[in-house]
Amino acid sequence: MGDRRPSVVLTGFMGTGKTTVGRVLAERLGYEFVDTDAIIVDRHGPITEIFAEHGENHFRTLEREVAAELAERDGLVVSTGGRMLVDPVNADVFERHHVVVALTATPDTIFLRVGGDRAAESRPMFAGTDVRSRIAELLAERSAAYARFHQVATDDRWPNQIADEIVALVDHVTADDTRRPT
Ligand SMILES: Nc1ncnc2c1ncn2[C@@H]1O[C@H](COP(=O)(O)OP(=O)(O)O)[C@@H](O)[C@H]1O
Ligand SMILES: O=C(O)C1=C[C@@H](OP(=O)(O)O)[C@@H](O)[C@H](O)C1
Ligand SMILES: [Mg+2]
Repeated sequence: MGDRRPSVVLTGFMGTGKTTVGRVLAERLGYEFVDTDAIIVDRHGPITEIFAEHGENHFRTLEREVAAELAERDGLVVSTGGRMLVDPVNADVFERHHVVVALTATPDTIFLRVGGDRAAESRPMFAGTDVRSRIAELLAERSAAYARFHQVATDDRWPNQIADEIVALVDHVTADDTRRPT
């Protein structure tokens, strides 16, 4: 990858810690931190309102716009929303020039980290559902999509330990790339 500083893009299910770990990782690497949900909220208002007023598909369109825009830039740590890279268009756009890492966690950890049963009121993907069943259902739908990326487990580990593992992984992956003939 020469003198480029490919961005590091974090994906994974809600509650795997993308936003939390992304901040620590950006600090470690000296990269700018961006969170795709925060960008969408800045531009278009709260995610719950986007879902309520315009529907999920509209939110997914906004995600595609942000993915295309951020993929043009290097030297970022990009924490994505949990479904952004399940969309193969977004996955391709980032994988072309950047390193994508999927954070993983067990359903029990995810349940606790999304706020337990209260997620049915606070998060649009859980609105009015049984949160544990919905986590199982969405994981079943999405796991194959996350599996295409490098995986880092987050259960029972602090964000700084997870960030350290990602730094080592990124070093390894980018070193491999510079050895590859162009
Ligand atoms: N490694 C971790 N250990 C303990 N709690 C964590 C960890 N990573 C994230 N959390 C907590 O879980 C919740 C969801 O984290 P967040 O970073 O918003 O996840 P995501 O962006 O993947 O949805 C937050 O309350 C956060 O403090
Ligand atoms: O997985 C999803 O469908 C979503 C995950 C959220 O981001 P986090 O994964 O950062 O919580 C946010 O983009 C939106 O509520 C939808
Ligand atoms: Mg997040």
